[in-house]
Amino acid sequence: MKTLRIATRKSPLALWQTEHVAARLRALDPDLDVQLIPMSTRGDEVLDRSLSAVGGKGLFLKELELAMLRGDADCAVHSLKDVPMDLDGPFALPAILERADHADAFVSNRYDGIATLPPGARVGSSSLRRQAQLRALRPDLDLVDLRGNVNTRLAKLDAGEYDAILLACAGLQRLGFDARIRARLDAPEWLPAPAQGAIAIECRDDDAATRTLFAALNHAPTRRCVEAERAMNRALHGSCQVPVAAFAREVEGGLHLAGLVGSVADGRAVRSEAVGADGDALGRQVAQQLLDLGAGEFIAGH
Ligand SMILES: NCc1[nH]cc(CCC(=O)O)c1CC(=O)O
Repeated sequence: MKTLRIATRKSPLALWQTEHVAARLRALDPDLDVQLIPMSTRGDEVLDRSLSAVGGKGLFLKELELAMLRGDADCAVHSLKDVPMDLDGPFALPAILERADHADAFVSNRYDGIATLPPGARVGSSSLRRQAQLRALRPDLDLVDLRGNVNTRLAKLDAGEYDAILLACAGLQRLGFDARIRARLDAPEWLPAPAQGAIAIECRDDDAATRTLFAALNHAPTRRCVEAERAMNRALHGSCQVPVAAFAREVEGGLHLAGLVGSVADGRAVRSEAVGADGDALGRQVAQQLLDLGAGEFIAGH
């Protein structure tokens, strides 16, 4: 019997996503022995500082990548939005699963949306992208950093620390918290993180057997869309430090991509969009349009 060892973070959402991938693999090949290797990453351990202050995205991957290099794991499962635009090392993404709900969620025990929050309401979010878009809509709100996994954040809301919090719909739905979504924050008014809602498999570049195994789980339309979003982010030198949002969908003639770069400091934001056949070129085009509209000022400020 062939064994496949999947490295995963230990948060409930990460474990759900990895179990989901394991179940899909077992359905493809009932003889495959799929094992989970739960690991802790620096992104999970450092909870007292904001992610952008600790050093950004690669934090959730490093320990899992080291396990693959040591030969202790064959692959890792990630939320693609937490994966850096350029992988740091000899790794590949052999599969990107069909995207779940891409939208953000407004979660509150008292209010039904951003518009009905009282002046000065306290809103928790760890993401500069969410903070910037909130700032643009409601300059009066008190935006507070909120770290921790999805369950922890909901518990902090319920303890009364916030009037509302913003999370990804996909994470809430996967963990069975659909009922907590008071409003979906969606395009074109509100844009998600590049690749939000998509799960990616990572493995060693030279591991042909694992790459072949996962080819069947790849969802080509999702990959095309998230490649456009990530190409835009890459062209903007995107990182946790700058609020960048992007959403692509398939349309007649290829893909439609909408992008946003914001400023948390003063609520300014620039938006742009385009349609194109090639995701990579489209991403670079929308990035250039954003820069032409002045996005560089927000990016250079960091
Ligand atoms: N940064 C944490 C993270 N990474 C992926 C998701 C949600 C699931 C997804 O985007 O597929 C979340 C939680 C959140 O933003 O609320």
